[in-house]
Amino acid sequence: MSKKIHTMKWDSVPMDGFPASMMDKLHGFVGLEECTEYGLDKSTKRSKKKNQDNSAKQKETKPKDAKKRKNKESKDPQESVACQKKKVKLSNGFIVETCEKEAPSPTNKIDIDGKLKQIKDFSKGNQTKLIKSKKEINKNEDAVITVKKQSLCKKTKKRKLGEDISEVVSSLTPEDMLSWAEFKLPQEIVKALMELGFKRPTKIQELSLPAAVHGRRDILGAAETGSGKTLAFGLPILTGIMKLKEKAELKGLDVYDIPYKKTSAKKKSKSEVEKLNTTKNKGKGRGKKEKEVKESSEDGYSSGDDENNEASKIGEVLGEATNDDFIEEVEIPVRKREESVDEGNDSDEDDYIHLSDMLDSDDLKSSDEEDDASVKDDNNLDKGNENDEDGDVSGNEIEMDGVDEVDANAQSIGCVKVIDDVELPGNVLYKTGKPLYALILTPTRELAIQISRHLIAAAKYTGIRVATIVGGMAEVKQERVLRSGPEIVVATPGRLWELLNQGQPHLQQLTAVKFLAIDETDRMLERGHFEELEPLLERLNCEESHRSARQNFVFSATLTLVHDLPTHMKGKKVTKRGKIINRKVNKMTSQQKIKKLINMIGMTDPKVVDITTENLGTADSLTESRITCSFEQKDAYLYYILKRHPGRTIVFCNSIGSVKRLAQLLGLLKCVPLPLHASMPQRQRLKNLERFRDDPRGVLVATDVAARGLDIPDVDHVIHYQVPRTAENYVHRSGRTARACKEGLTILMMEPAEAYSYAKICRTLNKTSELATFPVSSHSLASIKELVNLAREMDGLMLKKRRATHAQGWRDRVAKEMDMIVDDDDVPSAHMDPAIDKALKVKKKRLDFMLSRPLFPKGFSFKYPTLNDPDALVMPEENALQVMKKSLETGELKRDKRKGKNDALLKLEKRFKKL
Ligand SMILES: Nc1ncnc2c1ncn2[C@@H]1O[C@H](COP(=O)(O)OP(=O)(O)OP(=O)(O)O)[C@@H](O)[C@H]1O
Repeated sequence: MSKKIHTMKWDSVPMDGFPASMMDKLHGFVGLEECTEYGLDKSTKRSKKKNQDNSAKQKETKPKDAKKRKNKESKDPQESVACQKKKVKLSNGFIVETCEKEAPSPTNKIDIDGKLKQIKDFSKGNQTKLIKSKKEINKNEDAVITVKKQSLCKKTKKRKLGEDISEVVSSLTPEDMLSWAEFKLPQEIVKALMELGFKRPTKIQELSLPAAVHGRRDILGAAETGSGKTLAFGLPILTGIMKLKEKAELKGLDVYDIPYKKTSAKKKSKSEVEKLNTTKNKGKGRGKKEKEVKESSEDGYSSGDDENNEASKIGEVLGEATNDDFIEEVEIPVRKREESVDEGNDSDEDDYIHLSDMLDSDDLKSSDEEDDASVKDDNNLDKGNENDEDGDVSGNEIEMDGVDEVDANAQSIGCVKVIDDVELPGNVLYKTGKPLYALILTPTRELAIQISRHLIAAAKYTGIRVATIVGGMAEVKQERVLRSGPEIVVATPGRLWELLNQGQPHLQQLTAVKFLAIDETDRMLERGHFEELEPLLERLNCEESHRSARQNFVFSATLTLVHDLPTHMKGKKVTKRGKIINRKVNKMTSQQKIKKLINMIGMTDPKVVDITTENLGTADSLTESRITCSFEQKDAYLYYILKRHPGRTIVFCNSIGSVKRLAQLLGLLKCVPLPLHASMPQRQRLKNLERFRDDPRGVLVATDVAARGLDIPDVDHVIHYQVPRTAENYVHRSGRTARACKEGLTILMMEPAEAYSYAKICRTLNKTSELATFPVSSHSLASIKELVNLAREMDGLMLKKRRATHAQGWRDRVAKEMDMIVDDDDVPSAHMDPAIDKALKVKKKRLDFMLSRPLFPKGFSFKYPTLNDPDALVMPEENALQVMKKSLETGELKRDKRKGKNDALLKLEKRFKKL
């Protein structure tokens, strides 16, 4: 800056919502000022000569410029007033106010960095006071956030899955971000959070971050669906990587040798304390000290500054290095990085492909062929439980793509040579000079892509790169991304295992990752679902020093959910010899389940953050209901809900076969369904998800492949077309709506044969009463049934035709191969039956006619069968959630009325008895 700072113009920044009473309490903090005049900087960048040449010109234009600037300055306040006018819903459900202004002004940009730094510096010195003030501010704050859209958002750019998170840029100011100050996150991350409009951490983030960031402890987190668990592990990982990088840079150390996790030292000191205690067994003071350490370890803060004081006290006693910064204090063999390695890697930087590039259509196109090869046999489709990782890649495609991609130099990273198809011993660490810091494992491809995008948005200013390694997409591109050495890999187990075993160099550093996160852990570790996970964990844990230095994160909404024992394991058992024995198998407790997970993953001293309420994983803002009907009527009820209560709806089925049938049927009924299941090509899967996200009345018909983790904004309804097989599935399916404090409705459709599964789910989820019945107009159902039956008949005929065509094709192929001539009269063929085509034509005509008529004539009044409410007036379309809420309210009123009547009767009876 050419101009001296004190000669510049500084204006004070109003601290809205900052209580004046707090000002004097915050030691040394007077207020914030912003520099409002720094426009002359531009000229300093130009060369002196140019300046001289242009000086005359500048003199001429100066008054004009100054006038312009003045105008701009005078305009700004007006603009900022206009900014707060339009209300908009954020992708995460928050209601915000938009600003018409398109791009953030340079003033804003400069201010943001400066103010964030001020807040960071300020927070360092006044940590405890700031926390206090933050809490006060939070109390007074309005929930409405002012947001402005970036010019980018206004362009009609085609968004990809998970991009919603970064599409709206908020106009939160650094002062709004005080809630984050106590976590001491790097300012680059806070800046990204500010842009995302995340004013304060969610509850799970608030409880996990201290222990994870400051305590550097393993975290085992259970919180309701849609509560922000991704960033609860994402933020500590990003912060940890930044700290490690900084430290390695500062000390010229090899990152592999820098321990990050604190528990190893703490554990050591703890065990030492225990040893001392047991040998002396008298020192009461020591016992107290141990208690202090234990208590402090509960809270991450104490693991930060306060705890370190405690820890250092014990360290002094034990003569051990435990201090403020663990990284600095622990003595490790210093190994300087080899220059050649760095040089060799620099060129890879250009090669780096961002995730968004990875999902280009050509990438997905090539993956289609892979998927086609991996499509399961129709006979297997009804199995329902889908492991997404099967049959990902066709060998041909890799070879073909490889011709373009592979060249001798590109195949190597620095001094490390790529070795293909070699099973490498798990405990050998191949250092590439570009360390792999973190691995995040997810059960589905879509979830991996979504998590990557969340992390990329949060890591926007950190320079940390994220790669997604999933099946169903071109392997070659993923290898190229890995060659550039991304710090974080988000993967599904199948493709990761494949690339690891092919000797992919970057992945050979897997054993030494500093951070491991397993999202939807309970699902991932279910026996028989992800066979690659067990060897992967073995590989990750094979070296004790690496295992204990790794920080682990395990998260799920149903982490602590436990099931009843199956009936065959309960009660008494009669042996072959006729002896009756009492079984001693007990139901697993939540604690036991957690312990099992800890052992399987190799965690040490994790902090368990379980904030699942009595709803056991489902959000408080979720309204649950059910419809009981016969198997035959389910389609009619579903169609009724979709037509009468339109909105973004996910219909979950238990099998791929059901999804296909339903998609076909709803297609005939002009509902434009979007199917999603594991045997679809990956490209189609992502496309359908994106189309669903973009259509406020979209209908996604999916298997449980879409049940976990998917964060699609504004899903209004979740319909369980079939009762889910487990309580976990019920929780996760239902969790696709009512996310991030938004409201949502779930309807469970149950036929009599499913009553047992329903009862089991209610029992596992500790439901004290049955789900309330969703009100349906029986009158309107009659015409709908006729319509749906017609569509079903058509569907049956079409299936017959398809099968016949398929059989015909097969017969012709075999005949051709065998050089045979087959007489058509010999084999009866359905597709040749003209009656089918004729019947189809007639039915289609009738269906089209019926569909052209209004289903629910306006103004028609009816009585809800369950409510018996004569005032219920039907509108052609109604909000299902409101209808259900009304039903619940009136239902309760009636119950209260009945109860009131009974009470009055009882009182009367008592009085009569007294008389
Ligand atoms: N601090 C925050 N403030 C506001 N919104 C947030 C915050 N953190 C996360 N979100 C938003 O909340 C939504 C849900 O987050 P996320 O997908 O992490 O939930 P989850 O708990 O992992 O859900 P599930 O259990 O279904 O996987 C996302 O849209 C995310 O952008």
